[in-house]
Formats: sequence, C-alpha cells, structure tokens
Amino acid sequence: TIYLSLLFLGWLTSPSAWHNKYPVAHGSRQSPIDIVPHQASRDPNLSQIVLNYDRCTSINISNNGHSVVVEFDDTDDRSVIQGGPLDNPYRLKQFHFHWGEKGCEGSEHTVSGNSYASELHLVHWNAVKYKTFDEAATAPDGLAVLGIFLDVRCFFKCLYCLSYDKTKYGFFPKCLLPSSLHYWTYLGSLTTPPLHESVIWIVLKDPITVSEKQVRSCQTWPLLDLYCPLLNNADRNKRIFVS
Ligand SMILES: O[B-]1(O)OCc2ccc(NC(=S)NCc3ccccc3)cc21
Ligand SMILES: [Zn+2]
Repeated sequence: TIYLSLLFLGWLTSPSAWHNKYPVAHGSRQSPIDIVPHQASRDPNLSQIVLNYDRCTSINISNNGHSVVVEFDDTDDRSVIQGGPLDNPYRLKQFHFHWGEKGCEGSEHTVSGNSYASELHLVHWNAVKYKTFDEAATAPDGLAVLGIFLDVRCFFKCLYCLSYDKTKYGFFPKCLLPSSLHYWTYLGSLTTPPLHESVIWIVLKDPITVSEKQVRSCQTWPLLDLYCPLLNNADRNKRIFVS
C-alpha cells in the first residue's frame, strides 16, 4: 500500500492532474505547444526583438529541485527585452532551464514534433503597465518569455557557466544567445503551475549549439575559459547590447 500511495502522490503532482488544482489547464492559450513552421503566418509588422541586458543585475542562482534559476534585480529597466510583438520594454526577472531525465528530449516546446535536449526561459514582466511581477503574472500581457532551445552539450556548457563563481563576474545571459534572433511568437501561458495565461511567448528558431571544434578543444583547455569568454571580461559595467 505504501507503493500505491506513492504512485498516487506521484500522479497527483504530474501534469495530467494539474487541472484538478488549476482549472486554467483547460484554458484557451495553454503552453507549451508544438510549433509547425510552415503553418506559422508571417507578420510583416513584427520588428526584430532587442535585448539590452546589464550584467550587474544578476543577483543570485538557486536550484529549486527541478530547475536552475538565476534571478535578476528588476527594480529598474537596466535589463529589458523590447520590440517584436511587445508594446513596451519588459524587465528581466529570472531565467531557468528545462531538461529531461536522460539529458535529451527535455525541451517544453517542440518543432514539428521534435524535441531539443533543453530549453532556456528568460522571464520578463511588463513593469510599464503593472506595479509588481505577481500582478503582471496574472495579466494577459503581463509576461514576455524568451524561449531558447539548447543542444545537449550546450546545456552542460551553460550549467558550467552557472557553476562559476559569479559573484566576481555576475552571470550574464548574452553568452547564451544563438547567432540569429529570428523567432516565432504566440500568446500562451506558464508551462508550470499556476499555469497563468499571461505569457507573450517569443521562441527563437535557432538553438544554441557548441561547435565540434569547441567540444574537441575543451579536452585541452580549462573548461571555463572555453565556455564563457564573457566571464573573463572583468569589465563589470560594460553594457552589452544584442539587437
Ligand atoms: O512555465 B515556465 O517554465 O515558462 C514560463 C515561465 C515564467 C515564470 C515561471 N515561474 C515563475 S516566475 N514562478 C514564480 C511565480 C509564478 C507566478 C506568480 C508568481 C510567482 C515559470 C515559467
Ligand atoms: Zn520555464
């Protein structure tokens, strides 16, 4: 009976049971979704997204048992995302990863049914319209989440970056970005409880990858120097723009 009760407890916390406690799970804009590229319609009015991240705003890193979360100081507009489908700048609040048990098939979104090893979510909130994150997290245009796919080796590269002593350098997401910022966007929700339908999703088409050369040469170089060139740049206050 212990086994059965553990089995029942496991089921209670699984996605298929979330609707019991969060009826919005049956809502009209639930995430994640399968992105089918040729079914997506091109909107010529959509501009490119612009990221202005300031490395000094990273404040701490924690492991909440099912994801690694890096939190940022969101008391001002030093680190924001804007452009694309967004009407105003959204402040970076935190980023976290999703991965699978076997180190692959861990992404939340899929592309034509295919999973990536991991998915990075950079969570931003609309501080122009809402006073707090919690308030924005329940509003239809409250959050903007930048979703970036990672291949398996890059996932470990990022974790390695995170494990570095960031108090000296401040962890900075720019080294996490792929080459192009081409994206799909749709109105969706948190993919984890409380499943609020408050997310404007911006999912980058290109995954972050690590080149064979980088992987091969990492046997000779201390892993860190290879993986996080930015961390060697001790210029803390340098504002790095990605547009
Ligand atoms: O589903 B996701 O993984 O993808 C998008 C996304 C954005 C944020 C989170 N979670 C956060 S910020 N929880 C704290 C919180 C959540 C809601 C209200 C207050 C506080 C998870 C995800
Ligand atoms: Zn997430």
